[in-house]
Amino acid sequence: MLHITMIGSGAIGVGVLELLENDPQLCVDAVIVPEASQELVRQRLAGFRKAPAVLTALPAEARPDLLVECAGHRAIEQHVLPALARGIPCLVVSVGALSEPGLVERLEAAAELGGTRIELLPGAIGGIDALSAAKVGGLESVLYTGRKPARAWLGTPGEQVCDLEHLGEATVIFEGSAREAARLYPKNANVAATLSLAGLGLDRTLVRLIADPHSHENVHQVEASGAFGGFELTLRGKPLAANPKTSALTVYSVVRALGNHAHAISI
Ligand SMILES: NC(=O)C1=CN([C@@H]2O[C@H](COP(=O)(O)OP(=O)(O)OC[C@H]3O[C@@H](n4cnc5c(N)ncnc54)[C@H](O)[C@@H]3O)[C@@H](O)[C@H]2O)C=CC1
Ligand SMILES: O=C([O-])CC(=O)C(=O)O
Repeated sequence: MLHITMIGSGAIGVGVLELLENDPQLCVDAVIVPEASQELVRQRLAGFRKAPAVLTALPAEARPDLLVECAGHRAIEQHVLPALARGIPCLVVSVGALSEPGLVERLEAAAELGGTRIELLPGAIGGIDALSAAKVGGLESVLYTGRKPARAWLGTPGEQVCDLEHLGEATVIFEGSAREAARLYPKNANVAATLSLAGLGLDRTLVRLIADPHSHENVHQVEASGAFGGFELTLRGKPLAANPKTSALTVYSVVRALGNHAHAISI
């Protein structure tokens, strides 16, 4: 039985807890959320058969087998870095946070200090295995296109490009490097950052973001070419009802990764 502590308990976290409730090999003993969310999270988890403890930080004596982050960029700084330094292996979904200059190096240093590892989860995107294998032989180009319902871009600089509430047709709201995409669209930067880290890096991975009033899905497209040949991927992700900016596949990606740590065969 693997004992897990989870950081965050929002759309992804609760989805993961629901799917793990009946897994005899995995147990989420505790969730860590900010003080201000404690009451809401306790209410959310009240219906669970084995409700995890709700904490604000990892206790000094705690030694979970795994720490899984499903919380947000600040949680990496607050919880993941110190846990790595204490030797606790961490799984991370807020991969967009790693676009911040120096954070990858700090995570590597903390993991080295603790003699442990950090695993970046594919989340809402697929094909990361192929892309990172292709990198070994040499990649020439990677283009990522992210298409979401127009309203999913509210509260982003996309608001200055077009009238998102009254959009008639699909509109490109951003074209540039993954680094620039992460700076301007930090809450939508996870897929672009994951593709960059697996492939050509933040400066050479090209990103195009589209607001589409006719779309009800988060559509992720990747075109890559290199010494291996080429691949094109279209992933039409269904949004989670609890947070339409997040694709349901992200929840399944966390459950898969945790299962791979617990089960005899990993795939
Ligand atoms: N890699 C990928 O493909 C994807 C990654 N994500 C990322 O996953 C994260 C979670 O997404 P959702 O569950 O949809 O968000 P959400 O907003 O529904 O839930 C976030 C949860 O984290 C907690 N939280 C916030 N700041 C925290 C902190 N500093 N320490 C501990 N807990 C904290 C909140 O109280 C809440 O329980 C976000 O950072 C999002 O960007 C989301 C979708 C895809
Ligand atoms: O589709 C999703 O779940 C989220 C997404 O685009 C991102 O964070 O890059």
